[in-house]
Amino acid sequence: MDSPRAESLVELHDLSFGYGDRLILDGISLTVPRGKVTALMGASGGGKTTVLRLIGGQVRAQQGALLFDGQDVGRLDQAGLYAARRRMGMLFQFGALFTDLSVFDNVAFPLREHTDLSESLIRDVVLMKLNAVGLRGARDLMPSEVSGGMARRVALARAIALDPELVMYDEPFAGLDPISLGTAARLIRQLNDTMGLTSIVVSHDLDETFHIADQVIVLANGKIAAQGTPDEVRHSSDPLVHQFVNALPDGPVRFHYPGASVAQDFGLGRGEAP
Ligand SMILES: Nc1ncnc2c1ncn2[C@@H]1O[C@H](COP(=O)(O)OP(=O)(O)OP(=O)(O)O)[C@@H](O)[C@H]1O
Repeated sequence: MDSPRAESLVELHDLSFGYGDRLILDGISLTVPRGKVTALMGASGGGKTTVLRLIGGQVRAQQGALLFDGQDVGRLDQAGLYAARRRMGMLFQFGALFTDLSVFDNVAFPLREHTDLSESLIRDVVLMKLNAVGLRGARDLMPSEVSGGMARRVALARAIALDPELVMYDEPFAGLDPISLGTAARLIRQLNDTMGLTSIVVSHDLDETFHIADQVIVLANGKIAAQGTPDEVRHSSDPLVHQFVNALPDGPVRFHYPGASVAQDFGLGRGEAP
């Protein structure tokens, strides 16, 4: 049996974080198991991206601890943080490729920036990564010549260029057509398994995300509303989670912004002024 420390790559312990006075995460605890795909879901503004920024050390929690492979990211100095970030790959929504660099050079970029590998080794690594995302043949194209789905896969190849242990995806499916979306989702799962990665996927796309995740965490109102396998979360009796997984317009999260009642606003009912 592995020790508990070896089983999870990321751990949040009673972590609270706010922007100024505004509390975003309120004493949350969660674990991201090694080798698994964890989906981070919840309503917009619930703090999902903030969790990724805390893991990457871009922001620090005001309370609690965030451990990456046993190290408290919030307490790392600059050099420690830099070393930890080298072990993480991040893929943000629209992958932002460098438009003046070819597909090949986009993937080669982090290798040229952060390693002393020779150009011939860089070539091998780049072609391996492009092969993993099915785009070895597209190496000479410019970003303007590839589709949105292909661009996302190039960005993915770039995110894994340095062989990270953890890959964080922030809404990787946004704006993709259903076929590209399915391809991207399968790729995330496949790369996770073949490269021995640990993946965190922030996504609003319930079906695809539930399909590829081992663990689903739903954030709501600064807390964890649900944490479990996709099946467990799908069948949760918690009203908030139920509203979320069934995409219901009304429930604990109200459709109407709080305000005066309809009767008050339209002067209806007992003796109210028109
Ligand atoms: N730099 C910032 N300064 C102040 N408030 C911020 C900042 N970044 C995010 N917020 C606020 O923190 C809250 C959580 O944001 P976050 O981006 O983590 O949510 P999210 O769950 O990822 O949302 P979405 O699904 O819409 O991307 C939001 O209300 C947002 O407005």
